[in-house]
Amino acid sequence: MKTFRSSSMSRFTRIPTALSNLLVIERQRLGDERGFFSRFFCTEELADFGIGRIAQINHTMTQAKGAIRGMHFQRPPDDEAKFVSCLAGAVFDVAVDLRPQSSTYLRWHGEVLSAENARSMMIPPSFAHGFQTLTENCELIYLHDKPYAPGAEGGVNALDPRISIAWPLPVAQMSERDRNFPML
Ligand SMILES: Cc1cn([C@H]2C[C@H](O)[C@@H](COP(=O)(O)OP(=O)(O)O[C@H]3O[C@@H](C)C(=O)[C@@H](O)[C@H]3O)O2)c(=O)[nH]c1=O
Repeated sequence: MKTFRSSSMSRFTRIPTALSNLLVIERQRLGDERGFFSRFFCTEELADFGIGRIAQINHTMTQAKGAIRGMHFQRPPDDEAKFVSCLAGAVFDVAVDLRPQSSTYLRWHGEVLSAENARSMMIPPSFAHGFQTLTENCELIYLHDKPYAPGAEGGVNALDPRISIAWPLPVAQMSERDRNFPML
């Protein structure tokens, strides 16, 4: 059994999805009368799950319920793994498999991430990522293993009928850039 320097037990539960290497990670909470303690990320433990180093941490807030951000990716060699978590509110978080050789090419997986459920998505390189807010004032934290590379940015349209993501709410808001991503 693998041991970890700081603790003999993992603080993360790995939940596989139907898309290979795309994982849902549940961050365990150690609760007491004050609230809880929770390890948010661990390079050593999560290296096995797909992210070995953190190049940047980004934070977003989305005010409107029903807003969509995405679906974004960076092209090789800047394609990145992301560890996405929701620290306020709740979102329907979605990853689309863009690996041409994959048996699940263009399939998507959606997962509710919320401040309450302490779930994160571990998104491998060559997936597009986006989300729809299920509440107002949603705050997300992204850990990336590669730096931001504006010239390498790409997107697929969140409303592309070929991908057919089942967004749970009517679309309340999208950026102009996201609305203009081409359909496949
Ligand atoms: C993504 C990014 C944007 N920016 C700048 C560009 C722009 O002026 C402003 C807003 O950028 P965007 O409209 O692309 O922000 P946003 O739509 O929130 O982009 C994010 O969407 C989700 C779904 C993801 O998966 C993230 O990786 C990221 O792509 O922030 C950075 O400086 N660094 C970054 O890493």
